Amino acid sequence: MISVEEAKSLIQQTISLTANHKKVTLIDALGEILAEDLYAPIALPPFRQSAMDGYGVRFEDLSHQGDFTIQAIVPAGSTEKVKLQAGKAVRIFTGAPVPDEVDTIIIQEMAEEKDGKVAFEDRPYRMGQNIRPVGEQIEEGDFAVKKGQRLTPEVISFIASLGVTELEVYQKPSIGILANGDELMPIGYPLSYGQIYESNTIGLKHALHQAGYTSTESYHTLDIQEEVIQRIKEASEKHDFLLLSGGISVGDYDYVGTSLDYLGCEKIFYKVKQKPGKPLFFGKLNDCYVFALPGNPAAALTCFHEYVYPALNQYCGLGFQQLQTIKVPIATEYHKKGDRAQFLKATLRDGKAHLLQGQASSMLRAFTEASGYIYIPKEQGITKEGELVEVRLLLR
Ligand SMILES: Nc1nc2c(c(=O)[nH]1)N[C@H]1C(S)=C(S)[C@@H](COP(=O)(O)OP(=O)(O)OC[C@H]3O[C@@H](n4cnc5c(N)ncnc54)[C@H](O)[C@@H]3O)O[C@H]1N2
Ligand code: MOO
Repeated sequence: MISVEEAKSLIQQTISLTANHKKVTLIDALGEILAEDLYAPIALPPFRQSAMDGYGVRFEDLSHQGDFTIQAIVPAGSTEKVKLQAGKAVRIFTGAPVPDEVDTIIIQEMAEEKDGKVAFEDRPYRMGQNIRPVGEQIEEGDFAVKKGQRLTPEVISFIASLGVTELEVYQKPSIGILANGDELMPIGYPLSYGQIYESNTIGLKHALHQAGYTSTESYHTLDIQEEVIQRIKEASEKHDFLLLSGGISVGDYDYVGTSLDYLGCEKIFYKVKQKPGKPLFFGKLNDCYVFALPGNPAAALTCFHEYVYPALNQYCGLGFQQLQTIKVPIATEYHKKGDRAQFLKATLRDGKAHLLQGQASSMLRAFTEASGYIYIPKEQGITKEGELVEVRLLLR
């Protein structure tokens, strides 16, 4: 059995960056990942721009001048080139192009305008004040956004301000989710004795969607070897990633491991020293990356967050990016049993991580209150109250 760290390192070594790119317009770019370095086609701002509503003058005129005649009005959007005469002022507004001769803008709160003239309060003014120089934010041709950047609303807005209309992004993977088990009943049907509702495919699908991976398809197989083999084969041919749930342990009806073997799936690892999620499998079946997640629902989701999420991120150019991890004090002492690392659902309150009731891998209820999960390394037996622990924050 390998450690959590070894498992992650093996995933990192195995997953290659996708070679598939596509073009998207900015309207469709949310959550995509940039597949090229972007350079600024224009400077920002593209012209000298007023930062305030006020009056533009020559700085040198301020020392010897009383009133300034207002020569012109320059609103934002004005395309006319004004040439300011010596000793005069322009009325100017935020975002407007600043005439070349204007080197100082005085805000209107410090000015008094009357009969086409303006006088300024007697104060020290600074040459260049309230003027945004050309290229203050970025010069034309400069590096703007790096390859591998996730396109958030803010980043897209910045790119739009550069006038770029289309972007080259990585094609997100297609992901199959296959639940195994005779006991699993789809929601919407009554349960017979011995049956439970199938909840892993819906949880995994939404976890994928929330992370920005929306090309998913879910399947179910019964515990019949031939059927498991057939479904895995079909799904692995159709998808870039395959998430299997259940049937990966050692029971007589756990057919996932033997089916993967039969199909010639390259095993990268099987079994990790962790709780929950011990029987986690990772491998490669032809061009498809395969994660076999334990069927226990909390184990399946925890393994998703800890391993599958960063693996998908790496495939799409983000690097092996895990859930955001913070270090906070644990609210109560915790004694870990055994030699497996542990993931413990916890809620954050008053700057501390509080363990939740119901940590068994079969139980999901604690997730209704969880901000994330604490990671206790395998060597750490006792965690004292107030000791700093790593908490991975669930996406919200
Ligand atoms: N003799 C041993 N037994 C078990 C071991 C072991 O080492 N030796 N490991 C245990 C651990 S740890 C885990 S985790 C589970 C994992 O087993 P499987 O991955 O084979 O999963 P199943 O047996 O199919 O299911 C486990 C549990 O989860 C329920 N389940 C399964 N799929 C779903 C689903 N899609 N939606 C909701 N619930 C699901 C299933 O009914 C079982 O209760 O093995 C232990 N056993
Ligand atoms: O590895 Mo299992 O998830 O502890 O029940």
